Amino acid sequence: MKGIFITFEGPDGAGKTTQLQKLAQEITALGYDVVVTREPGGTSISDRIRSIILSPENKEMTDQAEVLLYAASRAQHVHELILPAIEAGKVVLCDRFIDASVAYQAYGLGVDREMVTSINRYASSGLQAERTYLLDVPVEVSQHRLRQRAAGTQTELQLDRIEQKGFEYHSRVRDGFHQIAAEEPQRVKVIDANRTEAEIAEDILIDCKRLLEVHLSG
Ligand SMILES: Nc1ncnc2c1ncn2[C@@H]1O[C@H](COP(=O)(O)OP(=O)(O)O)[C@@H](O)[C@H]1O
Ligand SMILES: Cc1cn([C@H]2C[C@H](O)[C@@H](COP(=O)(O)OP(=O)(O)O)O2)c(=O)[nH]c1=O
Repeated sequence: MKGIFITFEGPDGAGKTTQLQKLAQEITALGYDVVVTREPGGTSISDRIRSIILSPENKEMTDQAEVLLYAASRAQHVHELILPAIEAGKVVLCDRFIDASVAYQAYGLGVDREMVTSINRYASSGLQAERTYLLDVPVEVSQHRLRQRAAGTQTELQLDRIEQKGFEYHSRVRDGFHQIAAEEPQRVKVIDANRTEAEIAEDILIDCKRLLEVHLSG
């Protein structure tokens, strides 16, 4: 039996990492073989590209370079880690994937959406998630959570290059995610993430258990 690929999307600070970890624990306890990974990152090469993309020092990065670096990081991640894990029957939970490039680079930056999609189709050899949990929160809430996460560390310095962009940019990103969800309602489940961690986790677990049962029986 082949594995399955599930992604988490949403604005920075929506609670993706928190929910992904919770789901991983729950379904591991149910006996599934789970791999947790993230983008940009997941492999040594991809992590090195991540640090170039997110470094607050790289303010001169062009939009073209940004699109291609995310795609390059993804190409390595898909072929080195994700596809072999799916082939080995694992449940792969990934923090962000191509939807993030569409939302952030196409809707956020204004890069042509078809261009972003076709570059990423090549990078991923057409891989798509079977289920995507879109954690949806108003921009004010996600930005507040980000500030809270940074507090007590090195304050603002802890925000990466993308997180430091303004309110308007993050509003366009949120609109982009809504557009993707409207186009693909079967794959993308919009989760109201402006609730307690436990409430959000319960919704995701119910859906994911059903998905895994159908997948195993099919
Ligand atoms: N449902 C929630 N309600 C309030 N705070 C939350 C919730 N989920 C996560 N957080 C907090 O918000 C911050 C961002 O969460 P995180 O999971 O890192 O988000 P993301 O991975 O989407 O950037 C963290 O400090 C986390 O503890
Ligand atoms: C995968 C991906 C991420 N990003 C951005 C979203 C985030 O601001 C940043 C890093 O992602 P991530 O580490 O998931 O940030 P967070 O956990 O704070 O949500 O990269 C893109 O702009 N395009 C992409 O294709």
